[in-house]
Amino acid sequence: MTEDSITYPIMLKLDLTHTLAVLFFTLTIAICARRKNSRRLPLPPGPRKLPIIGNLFNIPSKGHIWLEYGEMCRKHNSDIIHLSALRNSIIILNSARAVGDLLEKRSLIYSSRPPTVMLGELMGWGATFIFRPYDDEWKAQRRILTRAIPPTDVKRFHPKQITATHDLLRVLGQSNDIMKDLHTWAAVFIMDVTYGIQGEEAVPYLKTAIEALDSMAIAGTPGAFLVDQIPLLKYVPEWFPGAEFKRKAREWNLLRIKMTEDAYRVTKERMADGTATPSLTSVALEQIDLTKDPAQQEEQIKAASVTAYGGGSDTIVGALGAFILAMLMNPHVQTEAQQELDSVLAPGDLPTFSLEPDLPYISAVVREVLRHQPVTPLAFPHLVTEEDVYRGYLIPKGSIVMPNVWSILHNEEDYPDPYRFNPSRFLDANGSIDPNVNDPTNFAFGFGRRACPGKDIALASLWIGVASILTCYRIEPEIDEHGNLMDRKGEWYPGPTLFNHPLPFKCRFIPRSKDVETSLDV
Ligand code: HEM
Repeated sequence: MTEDSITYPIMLKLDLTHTLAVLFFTLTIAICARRKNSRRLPLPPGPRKLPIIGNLFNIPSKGHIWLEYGEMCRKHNSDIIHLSALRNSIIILNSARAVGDLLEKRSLIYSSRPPTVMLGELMGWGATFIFRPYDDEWKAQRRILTRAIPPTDVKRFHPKQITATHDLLRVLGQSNDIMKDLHTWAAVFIMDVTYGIQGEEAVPYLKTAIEALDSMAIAGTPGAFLVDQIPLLKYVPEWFPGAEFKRKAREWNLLRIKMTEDAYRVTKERMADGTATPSLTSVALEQIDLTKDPAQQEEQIKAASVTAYGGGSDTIVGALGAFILAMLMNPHVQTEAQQELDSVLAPGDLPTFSLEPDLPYISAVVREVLRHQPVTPLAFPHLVTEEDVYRGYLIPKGSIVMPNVWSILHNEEDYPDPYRFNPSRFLDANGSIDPNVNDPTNFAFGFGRRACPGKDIALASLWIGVASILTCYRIEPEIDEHGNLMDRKGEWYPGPTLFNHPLPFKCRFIPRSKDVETSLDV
């Protein structure tokens, strides 16, 4: 045996140890350097931060907050800005590019939701998947919904949508409260899909749902309640001066419980006595896996159902309300749409989904409604679960990320003269939908893994609603007590809110022909 042959293995061992040590050392340095580096990277621009409270006083908490965020971005000449408020880091994305790069392409880490004390904890909505973090429970609940309402099979719901829309047409002619009638239309349809509760039977559930969803929209608006910035405030007793939010939270939680339990209980009872019609709830209950915890699965079904109901009623109402107001304000658009309908439909006929390819102007009206007054101008806040770097800026882990859909849909480059209601912007020279114009439905329904699972069903409801109302009625100003036509005007819910919808307004629905009245049997 030579010396070499004895020492070689030891050398090898030493070498290996040495190599590993160097590797470990290098890696540690690299990680530290990256951390140090990323710490040295600048945050995106934004208003100047004060010590401790950061931008607490810059965060808009009143009015149409999407306009203020848009203005901040313009002021800082950036489509991505950063604000901080006590423990929160907030990123506003003000362009389609920034939203696409982060919420779509990096959706693995941009798909959670910020925890909210007021809405999630004190009001109890945190268990429903719309507000849940990106976790297994979110996946389980979302799966329940997408199994019952598969985006690939929306045609299944067309007959229900037609029935609900014809019911709406029958009441619009005598309407005293348009927004209430629209709520009934949306609720009747969504109650049927979600719980199998049909027609007039759905109406008693409506009042609770409207109040619960209004409270959700108010409490869900970032910045609306200080307890979201200072969570310790949640321990303040209700009687304490200034603790009004605690009383509100208690009342709003009761509304949530009522909305969640009442319709669910009815569906279960009907399943037990064999009278249930198929619905999201009944189908999911039938599919319960008895080898796993059935009580937990029931809670998931309840949460998924109330989320579908909640997500799908106010939003469609807001959009159809915006459409009616737009028609009141833009009579020439109504005329153009009605000319198209009259050229395709025989007298007395009502639109069907099969006519969609022949009615591009109607489809353009739907797009313009969703663009001109988007229902969810800030979509819903996302939360980034890992530290990230974008265009040289540090995006801190745990930042709340808000896409400014309003700004995206009102940018002059994609939509010249953006404040004008102009469906023709979506048509090419032949009057067909122009594929080169950015489709607002790619933005109006949110982004990445959290994108709205009800998008297709919502678009179908809106399309048939718009086509049917314009076939039957001319929308004209109301007449005042002196017999004069009132101004063509409407106002929008002033906020603070995440939802953009018109305040109740007056108008008349004037039947366009006797034939249609006969078809509807009114
Ligand atoms: C005009 C109608 C609608 C609009 C504008 C709308 C818009 C949105 C938006 C912006 C989001 C948030 C997406 C994100 O976080 O990026 C969302 C989420 C959601 N929407 Fe809709 N939506 C509509 C109709 C519906 C309908 C009809 C349903 C139910 C059938 C529904 C159910 C949901 C649910 C369950 C979520 C939560 C998704 C999640 O967090 O994973 N929505 N919607």
